[in-house]
Amino acid sequence: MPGPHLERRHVTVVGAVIVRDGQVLCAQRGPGAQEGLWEFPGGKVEPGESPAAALRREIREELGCDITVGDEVTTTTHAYDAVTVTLTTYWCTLADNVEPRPHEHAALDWRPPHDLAALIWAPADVPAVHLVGMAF
Ligand SMILES: Nc1nc2c([nH]c(=O)n2[C@H]2C[C@H](O)[C@@H](COP(=O)(O)OP(=O)(O)OP(=O)(O)O)O2)c(=O)[nH]1
Repeated sequence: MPGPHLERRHVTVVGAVIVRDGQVLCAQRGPGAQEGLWEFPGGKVEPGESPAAALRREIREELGCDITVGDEVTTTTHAYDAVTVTLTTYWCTLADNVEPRPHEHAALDWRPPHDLAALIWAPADVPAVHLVGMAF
């Protein structure tokens, strides 16, 4: 039986597909793991937390704004070298007129859905990117 150090860590992550005026908010990771890759802002779900509550908390921390969380886009699992990520993305809207700011990301970019695929995304996000690109 492999020791615990050989078992990949598994994390449950939520990502926000924030839509405004027909554009989708894309976020570029800052220094650290997967630096420079694009993702849907969000993060890990904490024990006892609902996915929607986790997403609202992460977006407040990362972008300084409040969102309304809607239906799921998709759930995908991707095995990275050190960790396996199960990512669930949700359709979201901004809850008020507060403009999202990159507190933790290197950059933010609003793009029409068909332009998302021109960016280089974290591997776990690629199925969601294609679904979003076809959705509207
Ligand atoms: N937030 C987010 N993370 C993603 C996406 N795709 C993807 O593979 N990941 C990975 C990167 C990380 O390994 C993990 C999420 O980590 P994170 O650093 O964003 O979350 P966190 O703020 O809760 O993390 P931490 O500060 O506690 O380390 O999931 C995505 O679209 N959004």
